Amino acid sequence: MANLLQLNRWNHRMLMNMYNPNSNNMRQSKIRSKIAYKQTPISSNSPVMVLNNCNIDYKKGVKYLVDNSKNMKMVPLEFVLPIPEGERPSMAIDGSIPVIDMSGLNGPVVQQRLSTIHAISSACAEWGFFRLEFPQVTNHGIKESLMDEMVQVVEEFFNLPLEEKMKYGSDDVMDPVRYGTSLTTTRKHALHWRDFLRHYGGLTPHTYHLWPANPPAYRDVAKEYLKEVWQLAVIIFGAISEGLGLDPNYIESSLGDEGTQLVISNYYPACPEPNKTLGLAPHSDHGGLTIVMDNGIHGLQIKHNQTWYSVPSIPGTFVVNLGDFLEVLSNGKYKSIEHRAIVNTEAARISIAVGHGPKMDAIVQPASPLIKEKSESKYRPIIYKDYIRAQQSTIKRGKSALDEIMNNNI
Ligand SMILES: O=C(O)CCC(=O)C(=O)O
Ligand SMILES: [Fe+2]
Repeated sequence: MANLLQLNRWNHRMLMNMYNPNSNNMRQSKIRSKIAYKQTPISSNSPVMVLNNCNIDYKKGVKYLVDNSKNMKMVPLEFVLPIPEGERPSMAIDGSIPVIDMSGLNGPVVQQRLSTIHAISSACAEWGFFRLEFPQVTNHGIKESLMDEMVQVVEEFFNLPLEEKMKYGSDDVMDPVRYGTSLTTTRKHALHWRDFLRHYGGLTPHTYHLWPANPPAYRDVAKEYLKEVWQLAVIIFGAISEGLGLDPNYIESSLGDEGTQLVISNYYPACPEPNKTLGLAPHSDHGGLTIVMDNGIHGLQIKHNQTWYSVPSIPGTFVVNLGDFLEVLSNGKYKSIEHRAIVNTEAARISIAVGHGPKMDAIVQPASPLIKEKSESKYRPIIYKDYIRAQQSTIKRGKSALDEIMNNNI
């Protein structure tokens, strides 16, 4: 019963915030400190790859490359990735992916709520991924018009002149605001067909003043969108906590006073040879939950039982990825999902992925109520920011960073 009340309180909070434009998420209201961050510029001695047929510095991004190479018929060699024959993007299947009807969590019927929690728990254990369905569109509290506006300002950002975007260019994964291309680890690797903008949301010490100043509506729209997405994440964290047999606010509290919210907007231009490259290599996300939407062009693929599945793009809806933090917290009961982004010949795809994880100096380890003895823990404890650095700098992909902190791999 206590659990029920708690969840209803969250729902209430979400609804209050939804209808009151002046209200602030409780967490956000705690955040007052304005920390001045120093932006790390892209190092001038970082490798500059000049693409054979276009003579373009790849650091300028794939969009710039495509916009300045009319009638490109082939993918430049630097972007050709060693994709195993059986894993070519076009070979992914359209299978049935778990769908969660969120109205079950909001409703007054206890049985319906419990069966929704059970459905979320099964999806987390078997897939680490689910689509959210909202029979009455407003159920998730995020208006479709706000989702559209967010896609719009992100698109306008990527359409800005290069000099404007490069003001946010950075190679340091810890910089609070970063524009970049490919994977932009400092290691040399084949390039990916993707430009990105990523920055913290409103929960970490406030970085709002560092977000892109252009397009002019960007900051306001992103702030509103990220606030709403955080509230949705809290509801899902609550259901997941309950599904694990934990207190409903266990995961939310384990994020620390100021959990980390990170928004990654990806721009994947149309590509002449989509079977030869990828927008994003196979990876799992480092945080707890990533809530993703796109501009109606599909391109997300997930790996389940060694098979790649195409995720349909349905306007006005979200998909949810479980990240490594939750796999570790659940001591392996739930799985983070390996996923990748493919590209297509027809249209540019924009995806907006919002990750929710613990504060940077949190220790990532299994939830103590889930293990009776230390030896039952399947993962070595690690500081969240060290894990992010390790994951982002590895040239191995898939879930290799997570494998490295599994106890049996020491
Ligand atoms: O483009 C997508 O749908 C996925 C993006 C993604 O996986 C990420 O940004 O981590
Ligand atoms: Fe991802």
